[in-house]
Amino acid sequence: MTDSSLSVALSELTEAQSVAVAWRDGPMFVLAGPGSGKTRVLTTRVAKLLADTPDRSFRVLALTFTNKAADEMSARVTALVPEQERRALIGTFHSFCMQMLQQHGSHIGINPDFAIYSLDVDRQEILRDAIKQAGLRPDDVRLLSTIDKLKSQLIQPAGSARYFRDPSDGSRVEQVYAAYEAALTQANALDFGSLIAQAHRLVTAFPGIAGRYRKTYAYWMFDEFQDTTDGQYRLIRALAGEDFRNVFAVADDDQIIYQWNGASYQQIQRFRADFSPQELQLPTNYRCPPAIVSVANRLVVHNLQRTTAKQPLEAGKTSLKYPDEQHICVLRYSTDDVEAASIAEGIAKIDRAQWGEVAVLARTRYMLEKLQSALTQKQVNAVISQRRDDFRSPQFLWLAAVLRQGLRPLDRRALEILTGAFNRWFGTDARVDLIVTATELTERSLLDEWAVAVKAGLGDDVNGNALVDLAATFAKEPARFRQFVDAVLAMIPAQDDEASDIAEDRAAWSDLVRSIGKTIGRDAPLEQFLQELAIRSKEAPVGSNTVTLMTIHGAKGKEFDHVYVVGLAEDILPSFQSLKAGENSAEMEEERRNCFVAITRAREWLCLSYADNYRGWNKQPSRFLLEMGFSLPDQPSQ
Ligand SMILES: Nc1ncnc2c1ncn2[C@@H]1O[C@H](COP(=O)(O)OP(=O)(O)OP(=O)(O)O)[C@@H](O)[C@H]1O
Repeated sequence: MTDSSLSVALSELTEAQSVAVAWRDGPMFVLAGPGSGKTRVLTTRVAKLLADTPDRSFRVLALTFTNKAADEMSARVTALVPEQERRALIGTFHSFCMQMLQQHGSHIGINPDFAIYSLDVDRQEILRDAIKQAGLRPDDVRLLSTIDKLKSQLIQPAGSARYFRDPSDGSRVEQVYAAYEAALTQANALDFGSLIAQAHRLVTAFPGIAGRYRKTYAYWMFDEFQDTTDGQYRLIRALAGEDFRNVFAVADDDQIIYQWNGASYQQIQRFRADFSPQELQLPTNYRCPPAIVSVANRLVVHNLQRTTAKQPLEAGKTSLKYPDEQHICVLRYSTDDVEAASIAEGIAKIDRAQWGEVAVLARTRYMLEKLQSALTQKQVNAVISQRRDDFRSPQFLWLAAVLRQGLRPLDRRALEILTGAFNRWFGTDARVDLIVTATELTERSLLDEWAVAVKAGLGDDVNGNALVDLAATFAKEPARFRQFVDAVLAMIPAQDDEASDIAEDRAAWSDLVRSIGKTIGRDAPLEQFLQELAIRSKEAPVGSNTVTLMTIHGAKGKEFDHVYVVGLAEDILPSFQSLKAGENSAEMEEERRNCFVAITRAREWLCLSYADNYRGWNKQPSRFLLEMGFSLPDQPSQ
């Protein structure tokens, strides 16, 4: 596309969207409902800022919630202003902090080739060792989630005891937290929480670095601002200092659904208080048919914690596939099993070519698993789509662990993973403890010693031996890792079954390599490749004829032609915990927002369902159905 693509994109904006896109200097807060074109506004604004300043060297920073969303935004900006796209840094908070620490982390003792521990098992392992070495209680490993909470509020180990009512609890946590951080430092590793916390530490300790960022990135944009955590917000504040004003945040206070993770209406209020932004509302919804817009409005007005002057959603979609009365249905069933079977039967009747445009959303994973087996019985392809922190097949687990071992020859955790994966793949029985002991005697590297151990069990297996040789060659020249990867990929058996772990991992791998290549270039060194790999989900892209099953949290920012929301019963949506917290509790309001997010994913058709009985317990229909104004069926349909 060319410069005229931007003109076309600009001409397609509504008046309100155009005002947001044309906003130049100063703080702006765009309060926008679901389907109001937030993504369109952000990408067009990035493109316009760049196109308007072709001879300027400043860059634009745009942060969003997931790497997928960032990839999509990047692709759209590239299409609009191909020659200027390199002046945009589009990523997530975590990827932005990762880059900041690669470039400047050495000021606070972080080497740029740090490892990222994204897996809880790895983190527990490191904590277990740290606890052992410090002579603390082995069961203190369960304090990891407490440590995460402290870290998300940017509380450092020293002095963390004072945040606990019981001084002995506090001092125990402080010791464990300190031991954990020391172990991470020793391993030159960071976890997700550290990325934000250390970036914050960096810019507060070295304000000059924050100043450089303000100069380089003259305009900042934040998508999904409602889900910013306390730590992320404080990082923005520290980076902005007292004078930086070009902050443009897009948010919907009716879509705060990550409260458990630190998101809060408070962050929106803090932004208003700290930056005094100009405010703009985008209430027109271009995604959903009017009937859905109207029930969404009826539902969300029951929440009190939202912007007082928030305008209700307006229906802006003009071309509709079905007559108005057929855009929503409400179904009642006798049990969860019958609900799953009947919804699956309904989906099986939809033309197979459209299955990729069908989503089933649920509050928890339990109903999704039921749906998946019901759909499988009807021969409908369906996947539970959710973030995956690691590969599943031994082949790809081995490949990733060998890369990690090549970069960090002393990394014992990498040795454990590659040994276990290879044993599963080839039926060998190499033992990590024996390999480690052998290295002490022979002074060979862990990987070389693993090769000796595993070859003894491989016999004349040609593929197995060839892979071991490839790994040994790679370990001598880790910089040539791309050749190693290509050679291994060629030896991983192809699979006919698309749902097999190997086929899914292969699809995920090629998607990851493409996305990482776009972010850091195709010649980036191994350490950067592994850092990018660590922060990304290893989930395979959903196939085109496949129904997507996801939790409501996972569906944020997505849209589908046909949306089924199942399990609309008290105790489920709203959850048991929110019922316990009470009618007007923050928890209940969050559940209502969950329901609001779920129903506003539908482009054409919405089916809401509930059963009288889940897991053997009788349940009442969800209060949200009544709040939306539905009259409920007298009898279950089956
Ligand atoms: N001006 C417009 N005219 C017609 N359609 C539009 C317009 N703006 C956005 N849309 C369409 O509305 C839908 C929603 O847009 P988008 O994905 O940007 O929404 P969003 O505001 O990010 O939603 P959510 O908050 O639910 O993630 C898309 O299909 C988009 O193409």
